[in-house]
Amino acid sequence: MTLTPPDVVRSAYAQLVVTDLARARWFWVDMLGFHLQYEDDSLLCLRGTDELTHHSLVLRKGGTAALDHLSYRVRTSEDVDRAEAYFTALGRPVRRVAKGAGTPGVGDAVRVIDPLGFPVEFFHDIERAERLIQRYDLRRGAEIARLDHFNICTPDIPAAYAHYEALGFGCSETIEGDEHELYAAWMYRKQTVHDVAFTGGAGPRLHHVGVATHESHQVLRTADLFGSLRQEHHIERGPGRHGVSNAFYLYLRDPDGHRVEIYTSDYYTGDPDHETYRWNVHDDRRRDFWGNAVIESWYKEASPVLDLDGRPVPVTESVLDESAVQVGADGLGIVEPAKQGD
Ligand SMILES: O=S(=O)(O)c1ccc(O)c(O)c1
Ligand SMILES: [Ca+2]
Ligand SMILES: [Fe+2]
Repeated sequence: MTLTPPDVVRSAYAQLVVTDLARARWFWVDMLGFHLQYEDDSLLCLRGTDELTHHSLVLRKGGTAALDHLSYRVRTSEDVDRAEAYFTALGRPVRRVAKGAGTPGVGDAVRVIDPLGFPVEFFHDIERAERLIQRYDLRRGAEIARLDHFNICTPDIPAAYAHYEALGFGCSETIEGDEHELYAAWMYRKQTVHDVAFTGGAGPRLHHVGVATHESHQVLRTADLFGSLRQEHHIERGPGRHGVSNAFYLYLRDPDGHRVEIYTSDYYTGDPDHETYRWNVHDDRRRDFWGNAVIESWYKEASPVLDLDGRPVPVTESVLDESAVQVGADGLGIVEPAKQGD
């Protein structure tokens, strides 16, 4: 019996657990410029200047910083049922979350632990929000426009690729070894470079949430804002130009260590015959087009994830380690990576 996957429209929101809601509010609202759509003493629902639905980021107060769940919007409410049937047939943990019982603003949803171990929600109905696209008077800080993508750490990149390919995601770019072993992949449903990408490493862990600005000067201004306020320790990597995606980027760590990428100017991928662009792991322009090194914490550190009952999901160590490949720009380690299956 062929399983019909849900029709995923886009990566829609990430729900993060933060230990200090006030500090998180400062980082994500005051500094990054997310708009507050909903707030109570344990939860903030945030959205970017362009976003017309209730939120694209949810911060929930809790004891340990973690990813509560990733969430994809599906095309119809029938696709929520399809998601439930699809992951049930895969033998995965599945839980229906009725409107009002889950995240504020979100309608009937299903939450699963996917084959990679990640807590993932699929929903269709979500409250619409006031159009702020041209309220320039309300813009602040980095002036974040919208959520762009999730990047997840997983030990088996080919398995991640196969799972998302089965969900109908296209592949825009990869990083591959000389024998075409897969180190990283960028996959999409919306017509840009990615909704989700995979970084090799112990997982399941959340590597980062990618949020988009309209202009590269807003990426630069973000770095200047943190520098001006003596908060430069939140800057982890960049500003720079990516090889993969061609986007201009800056990586920050929030007060709990959650990584966020400020990202702009990637490209269109919507034609049916769009071809995957493949980078070699020895090309030191792949992650920074100007050949700047990738700081080791970027490869090694990430946020733990929770199961459907809020317990941390144990991680499995990685099969391949890109940072162990001797690449001029990275300069991390000189040991050749263990070949897959060693
Ligand atoms: O560093 S990479 O050029 O591989 C890269 C490309 C796009 C992204 O969104 C990212 O986080 C990292
Ligand atoms: Ca720094
Ligand atoms: Fe990214």
